[in-house]
Amino acid sequence: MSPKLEDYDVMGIIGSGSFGTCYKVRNRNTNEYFVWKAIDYGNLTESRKQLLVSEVNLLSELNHPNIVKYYNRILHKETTTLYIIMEWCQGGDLLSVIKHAKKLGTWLEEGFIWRALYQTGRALQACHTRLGRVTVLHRDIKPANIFLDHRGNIKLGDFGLARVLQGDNEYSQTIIGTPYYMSPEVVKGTKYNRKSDIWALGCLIYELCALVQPFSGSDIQELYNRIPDRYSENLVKMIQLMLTVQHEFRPTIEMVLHHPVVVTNVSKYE
Ligand SMILES: CN(C)CCCNS(=O)(=O)c1cccc(Nc2nc(OCC3CCCCC3)c3[nH]cnc3n2)c1
Repeated sequence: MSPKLEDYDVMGIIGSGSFGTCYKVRNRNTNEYFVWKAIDYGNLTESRKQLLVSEVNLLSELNHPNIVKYYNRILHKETTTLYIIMEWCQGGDLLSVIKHAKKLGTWLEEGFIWRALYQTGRALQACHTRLGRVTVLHRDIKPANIFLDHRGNIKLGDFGLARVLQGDNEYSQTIIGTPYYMSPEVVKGTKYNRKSDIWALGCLIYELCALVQPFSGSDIQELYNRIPDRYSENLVKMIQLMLTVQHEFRPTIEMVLHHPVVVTNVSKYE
């Protein structure tokens, strides 16, 4: 049975992005909280509408404990608005977590960072594992797109820029917008690939340690000096591994998740 707008109370606006506006809503029957991502498709070309449909279908196929759950959609033709109903992540986004730590002058716990590495990695593994006929590259891994549920588990969200790769069509090579963590190969114009997501994962984990972006204009030598000594050599080693400049030598997500250092530390902090 398809949901209707009147089944929900709008509790407030969480924020807005390139897609449109994100609302926190409550289902009137169950009192459960969700988010609506409201997308105005009024000005989209037919091909863009098709792409939107395929992206929403992609979302509905991705079912993983570390990926924000898609529940349903409401097409409101009167206002040419598509409402995507998704799981509400009570813990907010990682960008807010980083900003909060900086504001308090504190560092994030090493255990939290290992869990973030592992759980974000598991979400990427689900995307990179061929889902039927398509392989999904996230393309936009950044703290603002990664959320926490009520238990502090990672939820990879906002596949707004995710591209469905069915073979190498010209579309899949279009980088719309600048990825937050641009890998060396993408900077050189090489096609975005699975290893580019690994680079982005390395940048994310670096930023959780240093509370600053890895390549924010400073010189490469300075890079690892800015990771506080409080973090273990093993964690720094994993970051360096994911930030391997040559993507041919950069580990796959399987290699990261099965690396003995990751396996040991994730179980240590579980
Ligand atoms: C514990 N406190 C410190 C933090 C409280 C924090 N609560 S909060 O203020 O409602 C809050 C804050 C930010 C996120 C969320 N949860 C959330 N946000 C999404 O997208 C945000 C959107 C992404 C694109 C750009 C515009 C914003 C989601 N998408 C699917 N599920 C989602 N869940 C909740």
